[in-house]
Amino acid sequence: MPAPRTVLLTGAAGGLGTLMRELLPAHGYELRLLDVRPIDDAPQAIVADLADRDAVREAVRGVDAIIHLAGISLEAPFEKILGANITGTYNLYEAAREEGVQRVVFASSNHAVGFTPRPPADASPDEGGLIPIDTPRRPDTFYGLSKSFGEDLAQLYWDKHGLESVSVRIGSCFAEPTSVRMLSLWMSPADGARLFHAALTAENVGHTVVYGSSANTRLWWDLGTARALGYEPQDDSEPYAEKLIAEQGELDPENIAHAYLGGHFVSDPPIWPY
Ligand SMILES: NC(=O)c1ccc[n+]([C@@H]2O[C@H](COP(=O)([O-])OP(=O)(O)OC[C@H]3O[C@@H](n4cnc5c(N)ncnc54)[C@H](O)[C@@H]3O)[C@@H](O)[C@H]2O)c1
Ligand SMILES: O=C(O)[C@H]1O[C@@H](O)[C@H](O)[C@@H](O)[C@@H]1O
Repeated sequence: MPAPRTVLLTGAAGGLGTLMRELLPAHGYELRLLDVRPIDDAPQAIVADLADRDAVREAVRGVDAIIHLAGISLEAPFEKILGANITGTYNLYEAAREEGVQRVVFASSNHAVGFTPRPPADASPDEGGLIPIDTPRRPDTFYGLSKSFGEDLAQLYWDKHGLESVSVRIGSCFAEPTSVRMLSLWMSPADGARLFHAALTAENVGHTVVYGSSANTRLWWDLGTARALGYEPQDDSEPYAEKLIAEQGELDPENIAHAYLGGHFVSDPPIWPY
C-alpha cells in the first residue's frame, strides 16, 4: 500500500481531534476535518453528522485513509450510543468501502475490555503480568460495547471487503494524566500522533488491534502489537506519579473502581471523574 497522505479526521472538534489536528501535519499528512460541530479555528472543516450517509460518503471521497474519532466518548443512554457510535461507525465504514478508501484507524477504547481485572501492583511484565491484546472483550458500559462492535465491524470489512483497519484501544490521551489510574493508561499526545502515524503507514495490517498508551512505568497492558506496527513510544507518565499519589492515594484493590482496567466506568452508574 502506498503511504497515505490525505487523511479524513472525524471528530476533529473534540479533545483528541484538536490535539491530532496540531500534531499530525508534522508527520506529513494533509488532513480533511469532519465534525458535527463547527470548529472555530478551522472554518474549512466539514460540518456533518455521521447519520447523514450522503454527507459521509462525500467526505471520504478521494482520501487515502481515515482516522475515525467521531462519536460519543463517555457512557450515555443506549439509544444515543446506537446512533452516534454504532450506526455512525457503520455509515463511515460503508462509505469507505463504497469509495475505495484503503485503511481506517478506528478509535477503540480500553472500555471495550474495561471489565478485565487490572494486573496486581507486583505483577511482573516479564512473566505474563501484562494484559494481552487477545484478552476476551469485556465492555464496561454501552459506550465500551460500541467500541467492541466497532472492532468487529473492522474485522468484517477486512475479511469480506479487504478494507484494512487498525483498532486502537486508547487508554487516556490527554495533555497530562489526571488520576492514579491514568498513570498506567496515559498516552501522551505526541505518542498518540506517533501511534496513529504507525497505524497509517505499517504494511499489511489486515485488521490489527493494538493498545494505545505511552511506555509507562506502571503499564498494565502489552504494547507488542502496537510496536509491531513500528510504534516507538517516547513518553512515560512516571514524572506525574508522586504528585497524583500524594493527592489521591494509591489504588485500593477493595474499591471496585480501582480493580478493573475501565476504572469508574465499571460502576453503575459510572462515577465521574475517573
Ligand atoms: N481521549 C481519550 O483518552 C480516549 C480514550 C479512548 C477512546 N477515545 C475515543 O477517541 C475518540 C475521540 O475522543 P475525545 O476524547 O476527543 O472525545 P470528544 O467527545 O472530545 O470528541 C468527539 C467528537 O465527536 C463528535 N461527534 C459526536 N457525535 C458525532 C456524530 N454523530 N457525527 C459527527 N461527529 C460527532 C463530537 O462533536 C466531538 O467533537 C472517541 O471516539 C473516543 O471514544 C478517546
Ligand atoms: O478511560 C479513560 O481514561 C478514557 O477512556 C476513553 O474511552 C474516554 O473517551 C475518555 O473520556 C476516558 O478518559
